[in-house]
Amino acid sequence: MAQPMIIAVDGPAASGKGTIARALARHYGLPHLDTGLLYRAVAANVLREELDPAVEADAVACCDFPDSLLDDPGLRTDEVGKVASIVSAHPLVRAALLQRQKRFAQQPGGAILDGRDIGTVIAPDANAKLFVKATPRIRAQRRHSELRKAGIDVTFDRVLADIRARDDRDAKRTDAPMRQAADAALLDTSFLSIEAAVQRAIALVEARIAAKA
Ligand SMILES: Nc1ncnc2c1ncn2[C@@H]1O[C@H](COP(=O)(O)OP(=O)(O)OP(=O)(O)O)[C@@H](O)[C@H]1O
Ligand SMILES: Nc1ccn([C@@H]2O[C@H](COP(=O)(O)O)[C@@H](O)[C@H]2O)c(=O)n1
Repeated sequence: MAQPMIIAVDGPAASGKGTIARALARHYGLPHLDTGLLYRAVAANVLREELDPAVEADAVACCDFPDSLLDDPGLRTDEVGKVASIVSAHPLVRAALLQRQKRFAQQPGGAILDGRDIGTVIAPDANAKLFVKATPRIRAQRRHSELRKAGIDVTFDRVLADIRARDDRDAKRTDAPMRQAADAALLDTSFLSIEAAVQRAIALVEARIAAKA
């Protein structure tokens, strides 16, 4: 690769952005950070300490954690995801996690990050930006089957309601709301297989890089 490349991948819950970001990381040989895990780590600490996620000071007190916590499979539960979307609305929580993400994005060899505000706040100068979307029902079907496979008994309607509530919180918060950056390419995965979505993502990244060369 001629130059270090930063790729920003944003989108709502279960749109497939993590799957695509991991595949792009493999394809380009770049390190990848799932930034949702940072907010999930704060949420897990809040839950463990029995604090109130809606209270900014409680959430801020939980922002100091080692990178090793990000490997904890306990961060991936739906309950932690829900609390993550509450703590992530606090400006002081976002500020506490900002430099960690910017450092990752700016490492010398390049990087891929996925989240909600990568193209808008964390890496506004990224070489390529994708905003990955899918309809709420399709995202809920994906998440439902993922949870069922993991042995978690939850109804489709519950999963759909959680997805809609999370979208609403993430898009309506005042600080760094989830939105497509003006220069991001839109990738709708609703009717694409994983393989087709990844191929499309690679084509979009290549087109962005060629356009900027
Ligand atoms: N194009 C696709 N077709 C079918 N299933 C998909 C597709 N993309 C991803 N999935 C599946 O949907 C689920 C959610 O995907 P993924 O974890 O990549 O989403 P995400 O946007 O990163 O979610 P979150 O923000 O909640 O972490 C996974 O089980 C994944 O295998
Ligand atoms: N850049 C980001 C990434 C995530 N969040 C918040 O964390 C929640 C969990 O994220 P997942 O990607 O693991 O689902 C998410 O709902 C957001 O509230 C964020 O604000 N910014």
